Amino acid sequence: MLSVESTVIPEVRLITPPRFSDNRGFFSEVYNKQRLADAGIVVDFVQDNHSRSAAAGTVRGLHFQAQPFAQAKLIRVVRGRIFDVAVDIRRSSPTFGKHVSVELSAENGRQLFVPVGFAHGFCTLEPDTEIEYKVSAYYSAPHDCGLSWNDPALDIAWPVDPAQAVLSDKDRRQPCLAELPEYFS
Ligand SMILES: Cc1cn([C@H]2C[C@H](O)[C@@H](COP(=O)(O)OP(=O)(O)O[C@H]3O[C@@H](C)C(=O)[C@@H](O)[C@H]3O)O2)c(=O)[nH]c1=O
Repeated sequence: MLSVESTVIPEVRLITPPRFSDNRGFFSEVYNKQRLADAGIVVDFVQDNHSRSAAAGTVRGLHFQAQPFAQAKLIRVVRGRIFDVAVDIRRSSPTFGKHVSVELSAENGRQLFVPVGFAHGFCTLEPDTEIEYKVSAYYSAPHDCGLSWNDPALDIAWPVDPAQAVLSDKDRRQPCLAELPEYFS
């Protein structure tokens, strides 16, 4: 049975597809549109992304796309482990500025569903970590936006020393929550 659990922010869901193990290894349906719809997740995914991070302690995020290219995301790890984070940036949400963090790994097979209106990011917990994720809108560079990963106001317990974290130049200069325009009401 597909397991779909709510998190501390109910719209962010933790999904664990069943694995069928035998003498060869396992088989798993990692995405089944109908089963997700049965669990209330009705999303038209249009693009699959794959990223590899060489070092443990690599941080990507926090990212989101502005409308009309806002994306829901379904994230999973195919190699290694990540500390995965979704921050609510919907201004009128009772959980605005709050976040969910979970460990996703190739071993635990868990997936995080991140709806539109959230900034997403992760920190790799092992070298050579690869993630694959589905998104519900096409990439649009002009709509690509970010939030500072280590803004103290977010109070995220990142499992990396900020001085050691491997980041893109872009992610070193993202705005903090207080500076963020209202992208999502
Ligand atoms: C995200 C993305 C990037 N790119 C290009 C732009 C750039 O040249 C290169 C690397 O882009 P970035 O540095 O933004 O890659 P990255 O930091 O891995 O961005 C990703 O981070 C995680 C946390 C997310 O949630 C994703 O939605 C996405 O924003 O890839 C695409 O062509 N299509 C895409 O969908």
